[in-house]
Amino acid sequence: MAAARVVLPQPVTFVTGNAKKLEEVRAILGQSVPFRSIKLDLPELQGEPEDISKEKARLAAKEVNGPVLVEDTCLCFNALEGLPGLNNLLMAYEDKSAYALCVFSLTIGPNEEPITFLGKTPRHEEEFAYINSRFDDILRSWKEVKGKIVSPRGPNDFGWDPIFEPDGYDQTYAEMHKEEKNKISHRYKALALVKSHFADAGYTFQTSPSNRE
Ligand SMILES: O=P(O)(O)OP(=O)(O)OP(=O)(O)OC[C@H]1O[C@@H](n2cnc3c(O)ncnc32)[C@H](O)[C@@H]1O
Ligand SMILES: [Mg+2]
Repeated sequence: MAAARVVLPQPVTFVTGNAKKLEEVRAILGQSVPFRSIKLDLPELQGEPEDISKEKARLAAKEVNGPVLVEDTCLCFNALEGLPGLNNLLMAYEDKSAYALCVFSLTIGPNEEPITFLGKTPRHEEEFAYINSRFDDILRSWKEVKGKIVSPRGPNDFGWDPIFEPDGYDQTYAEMHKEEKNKISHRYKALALVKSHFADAGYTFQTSPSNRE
């Protein structure tokens, strides 16, 4: 459903301290969502991924005093019932399956409620009901990226890319060409939701957007 047109006072600020993540978000969003980026020292939050993401967006929007986008990513291990974990710990388990998931939250201003984009499909009816009962503004229609944990292969310049081999591929994320990772990744899937939200909402900007930091 298309929302009413909203004029944003400034381009969206993507808040991250991770240069590799920023590179991918730039490549995936292209010109579809005008944004700039900054690093902010925000407190480490605890809780459910959706709660953490929303709270991060609220805190960031207060600091920036404008629209912000934040992202959190996690590599979750099925052997640990979806908990993010250390690769070494996983070695004790036979089940090396894992999934990468990405949560974005967008808030259009410091006094606005964040909208969360969850690159994850609830696993059970109960989980679905739980998420629905707590959040009425979560956009979720994509699945997380399933895969398995392997011994490291490929360049070691971005987090757990060398140890994550997505299902259906014989390369780890690190071994893939960047463009290929960006076409299938958890980040790509979650950003597809962000992009379609932007297209539907038809946001316009008061000041001319700049893509620089
Ligand atoms: O400032 P923020 O945006 O929070 O950046 P961060 O580095 O803290 O990033 P996250 O909390 O989202 O990610 C947790 C860890 O997962 C790593 N990570 C995130 N996305 C990844 C990806 O696509 N491939 C490999 N590792 C990734 C990242 O380097 C961190 O070590
Ligand atoms: Mg972080």
